[in-house]
Amino acid sequence: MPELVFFSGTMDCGKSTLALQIEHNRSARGLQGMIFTRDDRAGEGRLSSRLGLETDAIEAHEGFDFYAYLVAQLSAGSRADYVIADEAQFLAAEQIDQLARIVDDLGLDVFAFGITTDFRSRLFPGSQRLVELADRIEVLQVEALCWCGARATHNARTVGGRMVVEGAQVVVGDVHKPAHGEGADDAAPASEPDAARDGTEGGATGADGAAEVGYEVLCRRHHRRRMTASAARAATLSPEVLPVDGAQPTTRTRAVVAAPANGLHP
Ligand SMILES: Nc1ncnc2c1ncn2[C@@H]1O[C@H](COP(=O)(O)OP(=O)(O)O)[C@@H](O)[C@H]1O
Ligand SMILES: Cc1cn([C@H]2C[C@H](O)[C@@H](COP(=O)(O)O)O2)c(=O)[nH]c1=O
Repeated sequence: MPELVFFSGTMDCGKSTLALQIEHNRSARGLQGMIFTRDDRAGEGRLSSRLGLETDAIEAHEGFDFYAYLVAQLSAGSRADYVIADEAQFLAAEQIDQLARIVDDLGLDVFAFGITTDFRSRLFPGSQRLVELADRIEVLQVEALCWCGARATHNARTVGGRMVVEGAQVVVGDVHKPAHGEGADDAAPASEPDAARDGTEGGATGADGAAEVGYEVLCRRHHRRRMTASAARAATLSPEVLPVDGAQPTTRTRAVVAAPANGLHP
């Protein structure tokens, strides 16, 4: 039975790599896929993985009709044995309905890949519809990790190095690239930095002086506390701890202040 499968996870957990592997294995057996994406970091009409692999893809713009496109292609004599849709979180709900119709009416497997929630922990419309319609939801096996070592389940957005919780839902960008094992505040420039600048208080800036937008994957605990790797490091090192009867903070009081209220986990 053909299926609509939603491969979901955080940013940087290997979704695009898996999409490329599925494409590779099937095309190696003579099958023909139709590959779609939207707003990949590598540019229009590309599906790219951080492992360095890339392939051509059909850019599914706003208003693009997947079902009509497949029907037109098949009617014109093109072959399609399966469909891959990367960055599916960016698709509209009706486009996900079209993907489901491709499964039901054209009998093709559809493999959709996308992050489930945005930087505010809210479902993207495309992901919400996939959760509603998919025959199967697969969570990627390779765990993306929070800086604390726990499984990363949430995506944080940073502007100028600081985590923000307001701004446009869609801002194409990348996760931080820590240098030499240290969390770096600077991130790859995003394509619409103005849209997400709300809430910035300074920090890393790009060549044009604009605050740079980046992403970092976190566990829920640290997403809730807005504690990115650099914020955690700053809290641990900061001499600006709560004053205790005007006394200078000791190493011990610093450590206590850096710990969370429940004292269990940094
Ligand atoms: N230099 C590297 N060596 C090994 N694995 C890497 C390297 N760089 C990235 N990866 C792997 O690639 C994954 C990101 O793959 P990608 O398909 O781009 O993710 P996604 O599409 O989910 O954002 C990382 O979680 C990591 O497992
Ligand atoms: C959390 C979040 C992410 N995005 C963007 C950033 C990237 O361009 C993609 C995710 O790509 P990946 O291959 O899964 O790393 O989504 C966004 O626009 N808004 C967000 O809230």
